Amino acid sequence: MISAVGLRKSFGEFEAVKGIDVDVRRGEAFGFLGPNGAGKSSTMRMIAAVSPVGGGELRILGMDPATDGPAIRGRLGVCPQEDTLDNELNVYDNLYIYGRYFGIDKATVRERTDELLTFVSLTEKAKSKVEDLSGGMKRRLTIARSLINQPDLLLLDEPTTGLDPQARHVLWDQLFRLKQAGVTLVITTHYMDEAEQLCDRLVVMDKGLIVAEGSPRELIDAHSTREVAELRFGVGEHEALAAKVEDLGDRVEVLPDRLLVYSHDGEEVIAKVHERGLQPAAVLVRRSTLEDVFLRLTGRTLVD
Ligand SMILES: Nc1ncnc2c1ncn2[C@@H]1O[C@H](COP(=O)(O)OP(=O)(O)OP(=O)(O)O)[C@@H](O)[C@H]1O
Repeated sequence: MISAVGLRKSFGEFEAVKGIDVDVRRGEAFGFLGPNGAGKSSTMRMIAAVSPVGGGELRILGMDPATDGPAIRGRLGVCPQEDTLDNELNVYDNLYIYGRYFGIDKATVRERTDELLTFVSLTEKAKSKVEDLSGGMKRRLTIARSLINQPDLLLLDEPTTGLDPQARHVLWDQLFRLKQAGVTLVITTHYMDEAEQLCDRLVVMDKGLIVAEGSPRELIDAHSTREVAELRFGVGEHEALAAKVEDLGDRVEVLPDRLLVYSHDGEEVIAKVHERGLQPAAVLVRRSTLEDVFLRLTGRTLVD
């Protein structure tokens, strides 16, 4: 569906994307995970054929965005980071008029609009103004709109940023159903839980480069341990205490508000911490996540 080799993008002197290789297969949910400024949106805009390729090679659905932009855009669905809904129009017309803009005949657009409103559970809001919708409803309407041309490939730039947890889960459920229906999804996100929930495969991006690639499970297995013990001591104590626990696991990370001890058995780490007479204010044992992978690879957290 997408093949990129040595893909680059610069803005003046600044290199936002520094030569990345990406291969997205039909039917998968593929993620670009990385913090703000990693180059995810710049990559996505090149894939959407709305921003010229700065260097390297890019093929979308077998086509070249430099020469086949309109054909590519006609077969993609794009859900941009910012909602670009028309506030002057009601919910129904946002879909209907967008469909007509694609040149789809009236009867077909009406049929698809009804289907999509059902799919995103907005049928009862058909006559409502866009400005009266909640953030989650607006996102769902944006996704519905991006599906009006029945795309094979749907690009979603930070689909759940700014939504509350419940609205995020509703959206994940809908994206999951789209994937089951055979739509290839490409998602950028800085939420590691979103990447873990939705993506079959992903690349971890940082400062314009891909630093790791694989399924969430593969990435965690390759770059982290099974469990993590989180130890919270007093403010400013973590750096000094790291030396006292570093032999308890495979490695220790020092964050401003906690120590992370990586091992196969977090409870055992906690027991030994107490045996040593150390008294953390709070402890937590959890499974490793993609956040740990990112921390391992870059020394920083995903959301600063
Ligand atoms: N049109 C532009 N002109 C100049 N610099 C830009 C432009 N677009 C992006 N950049 C810069 O390129 C870098 C990568 O931005 P990009 O939006 O691709 O990152 P991102 O990973 O998608 O992060 P975000 O989640 O904040 O969008 C950033 O430092 C950004 O400031």
